[in-house]
Amino acid sequence: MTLLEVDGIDVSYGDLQVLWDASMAIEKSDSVVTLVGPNGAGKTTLLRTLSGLLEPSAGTIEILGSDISTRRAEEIVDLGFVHVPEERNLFDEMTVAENLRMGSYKHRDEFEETHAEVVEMFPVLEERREQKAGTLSGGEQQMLAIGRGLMAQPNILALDEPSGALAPQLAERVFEKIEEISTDVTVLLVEQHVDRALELADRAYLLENGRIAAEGTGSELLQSDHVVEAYLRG
Ligand SMILES: Nc1ncnc2c1ncn2[C@@H]1O[C@H](COP(=O)(O)OP(=O)(O)OP(=O)(O)O)[C@@H](O)[C@H]1O
Repeated sequence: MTLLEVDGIDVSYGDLQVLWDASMAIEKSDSVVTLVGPNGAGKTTLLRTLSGLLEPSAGTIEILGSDISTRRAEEIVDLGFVHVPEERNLFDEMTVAENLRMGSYKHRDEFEETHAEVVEMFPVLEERREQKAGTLSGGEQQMLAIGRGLMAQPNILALDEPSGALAPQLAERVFEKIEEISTDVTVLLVEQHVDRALELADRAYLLENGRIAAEGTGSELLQSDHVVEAYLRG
């Protein structure tokens, strides 16, 4: 079953076109789909478009067979696409527990069950449940942002640079958690750590200058001369 299908989208900010004829697909059988590429390639723009925050000027996007190119962000969450942005967007003045509750606003009746699963995966969120989100460490905030995303019971959890700004050891813990999450939920992972992200990926896309420059399995891209030359050497 195809969870997400993007076909030939163009996306612009005013007169500045950022994505050109971009296509990608995510199947239910995929655990991790990775989107890599250099700074400014358009990765975040693609995620924002999938989330309904930007509208493509050409092409189509379908989630579970339903065209979402003109849908509102809220409707896209209802279809199961949940985006954890790079800036995390936590409610800093609210506690960890309150932030998690906000994540489950559509599924209140299943709150207890989902909450139990999320804190089992991230025990620190239970230990810190009464602490204000703004006072957590960077790594803890990232766990909370991911945990809050999971509270919405996604089919696809899109994570934008989850290891960004974290020390290497913490970044590695985040990758381990992503691997764990991906046994239940398909993860769309945007990452600067190209080697680690491709290792995790069933399917991967390389975005360069707003165009899909390569696609394949994670191991195919890891072995591609172009990827090795441009992103993995040195
Ligand atoms: N709100 C905006 N208005 C105008 N231009 C924008 C806006 N947001 C992003 N851009 C431009 O769009 C291009 C793609 O940016 P985007 O953030 O999607 O890239 P990225 O691949 O996610 O980069 P990074 O890895 O640095 O986060 C860049 O040239 C950027 O300057």
